[in-house]
This record gives sequence, structure tokens and C-alpha cells, in this order.
Amino acid sequence: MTDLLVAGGQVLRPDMTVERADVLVDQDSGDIVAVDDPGELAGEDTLDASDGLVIPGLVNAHTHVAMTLLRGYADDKPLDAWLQEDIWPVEAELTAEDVRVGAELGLVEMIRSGTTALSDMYFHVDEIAAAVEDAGLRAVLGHTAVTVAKDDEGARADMQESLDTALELDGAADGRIRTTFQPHSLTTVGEEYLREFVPEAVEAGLPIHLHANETTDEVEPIVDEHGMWPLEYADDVGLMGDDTFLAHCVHVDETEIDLLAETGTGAVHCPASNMKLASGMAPVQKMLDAGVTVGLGTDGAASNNDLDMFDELRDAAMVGKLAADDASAVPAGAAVEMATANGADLLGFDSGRVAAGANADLAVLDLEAVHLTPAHDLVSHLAYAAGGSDVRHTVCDGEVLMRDREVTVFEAAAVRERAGEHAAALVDRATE
Ligand SMILES: CSC[C@H]1O[C@@H](n2cnc3c(O)ncnc32)[C@H](O)[C@@H]1O
Ligand SMILES: [Zn+2]
Repeated sequence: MTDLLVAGGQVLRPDMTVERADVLVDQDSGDIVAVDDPGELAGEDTLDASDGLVIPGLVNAHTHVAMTLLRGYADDKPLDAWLQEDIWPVEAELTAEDVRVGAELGLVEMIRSGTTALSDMYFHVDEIAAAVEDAGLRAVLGHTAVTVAKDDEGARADMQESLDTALELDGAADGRIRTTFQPHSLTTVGEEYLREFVPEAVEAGLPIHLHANETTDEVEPIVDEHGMWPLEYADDVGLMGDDTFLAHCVHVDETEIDLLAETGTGAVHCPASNMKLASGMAPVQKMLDAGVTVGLGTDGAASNNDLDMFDELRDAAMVGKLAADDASAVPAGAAVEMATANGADLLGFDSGRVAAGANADLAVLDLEAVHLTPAHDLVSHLAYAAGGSDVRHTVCDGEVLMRDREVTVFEAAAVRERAGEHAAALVDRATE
């Protein structure tokens, strides 16, 4: 067994307590072997966690990682105008190589800020999968299908591509890549295509990931057209279930929250994107109270505008209180659970917990920082005070992806330079 000892630090345990402990990782299996008192364990290689906090790697449960190329390209608009006037026209010019380069940039950003797993929705998925394989991260990927503005042949081909991609790519990168079937949303995929393809996906055992109930503009047409609330409609076409997770869930009423809970459907809260696009405030505490599994996501870098999950933790805790008009809503520990164990559960990974037997997906934070002093409550610091730049080491599947703030899996400066060139050329093509 090749093993790695993460030694000398404090460890965040699954029950949100913090203790002084060392963590032993089996690098062959990629699992945590033991969490024990300081000095009790030995390993061939050591990661120094002194003056640090070992946490589960963060789980970004909804993103579009290649959209880093569009960071800052279009700001200060609501969702529909942003997508239709700016994002979709420029995305039409994206090449497979652009997507690869944008994905690499996003994955470097994630490694640097302690994220070890992501759930992505996009296209040119082979390129994203290759980047994830090289990065050493864990990911749930898929091809996102949109049928509006397409003829029947084009619409069916896109839905079929989503199914085929999910079936073919599942288990890639030694099992670090899993897949989902991905209708883009309840308004951008026509009912006839949902009724035809969703049962096929369910029959094939594929998990499902889509955008839902993000804006009021999206809710109203569904009520008008189908005479049901959006999630009742989603249930009617077979989308709701314990293998489905819905990004956003901002405008969900009590009946829909109950439906999420009854069917075991998950929700991914994207607070920064919801604030930036002025989509609204998700009723996160109500969903948690009802027993819904709620994860956290950044959404893409064009609506956030970064992929730092520590920002998301803080935003979730803050806006959760505002939405509930209650300062005790979405406390620090609940936000941290959303970004770790809940996210991992939604994605179907045995991660998100520092515990023997779990995947060795970890981040080590430097606690020796002015903004993390004093240390009354480290869970509070995770939610309210820490940032991605506090991460010292990142480990996924037992492999060290960043050691002492040095990313080991990519040449970060070269990735950054290539991304800048591709982004500039892309915008030139889109605007000429
Ligand atoms: C067809 S690939 C995925 C598609 O989703 C777009 N997208 C990015 N952010 C959002 C959002 O908040 N709601 C809906 N759709 C979004 C992205 O630009 C891609 O076109
Ligand atoms: Zn999205």
C-alpha cells in the first residue's frame, strides 16, 4: 500500500466537530484508512497540516466549468437577456479546443480553492472529461440538451446525444467520472421530448440534472401552458426522483418543496448566480426543514464570477437568513454540510466526509491568517471568514493535486495564458 499521512492539524469531522487528529490515506484505493489521535499513524509520504484544518474537499454541485472563458464578458443583466443577447451568441462560436482550455482554467481555479468534485452541464463533453481526467478531480458530467429553436430532427438528436454521452462516459477516469442525463430546463426542452426521453434515461438508470424554477419568468409560462406548478409538471413527465437534482429551485412554493422531499429529488442552491442575475432568494431553510437534500453550486463563472466555493458558503449562509427573515436560518454548519456531504450525496460520491472508508478527497486550510484570528469556532470561519486562497493542499482520490499552494497536475501559468488567448479570439469571432 502506498500511503499518505496528513499530519499535525485539526480535522473537521462529519458531525461538524473539530479535533486534533491525523488522517491516513491509502493512495492505491484512494480511500481514507483512518483518522486517529496525533502521532498514532504513519505513512510513506506526509502532507503537513500543522496550523491547519483538514476538511472534506468541497463539492461544486452545479457549474459550467468551461464558462471561465466568459468571465466578465456580460454582466448586470437578468437571466433571459444575459443568455439570449450575450451568452448563447458567443457560445455558438466555442470550439472543442476552447471548451478544453476553459475547463482546464476552471479546474485549476477549483483545485486552488479546495474543490475536489463538480457536477457540470455543457457540451463538447469529451474535452471536459479529458481535462477532468488530467486534473485528477472527481466529476459528474453530461451533454446538456436544448430543443427550443431547433427542428424536430435537431431536437431529437440533441436529446439522444445527452443520453448517449451519459451512457458512454460513465465510469471514465478510473471511476472518477460519473454522468447525468441533462435536459437544460423545463422551458428550453419541449414537453414531447421530455415525455419521450426521460423514461429512457430512467430505464437506463441514469441520474438526471437540470435547471428548474430559477426565475419567475420561467415559472409563469409553465403554469400558463401546463396548468401546473413547474415541479408538478416535472413530476408529470417523470423527472422527479431520488436520482434527480435540480439547479436553483429559487421560486418553489410549499407544495413543490413537499414534492421535492416526498420524491427524494435534490436541489442545488447557487446563491451568487441568483443574486447577480437578480433571480431571487431560494427558500433554503424551508427546503432543509422539509428534509430536501440541498447542495451548493457556483453556476458558471459568467454569472458568479468565480468558482470559489468558500464565497458560495458565505453567500448561502447570508442570503439564507435574508430569505427566511431570520438570523438563525442556514447556520454555518448547515452551509458547510451543503458544500460537502450533501453535495457528495447528490453527485453519488462517497466523499464529503473526513472519515475512515470515505474517498480521500480533502483540503487543508492555513489557519495562520489575520482574517482567521482568533479561532473561537472553525466551522464559523469556514462559512463566514475563510476564502479559497486560504487553501494550502488539495487531495482527490488520494492524489495530491496541490501541495503548499503549488498545483501539481497542471502548469497553472501556461493554462492561464492559453485561456486568455482563447477567450480573446473567441470574443473576436463572436463580435466581428
Ligand atoms: C447547453 S449547455 C448549458 C447551458 O446553460 C447555460 N447557463 C449558464 N448559466 C445558466 C443559468 O443560470 N440558467 C440557465 N442556463 C444557464 C450555459 O450558458 C449553457 O448554454
Ligand atoms: Zn447553470
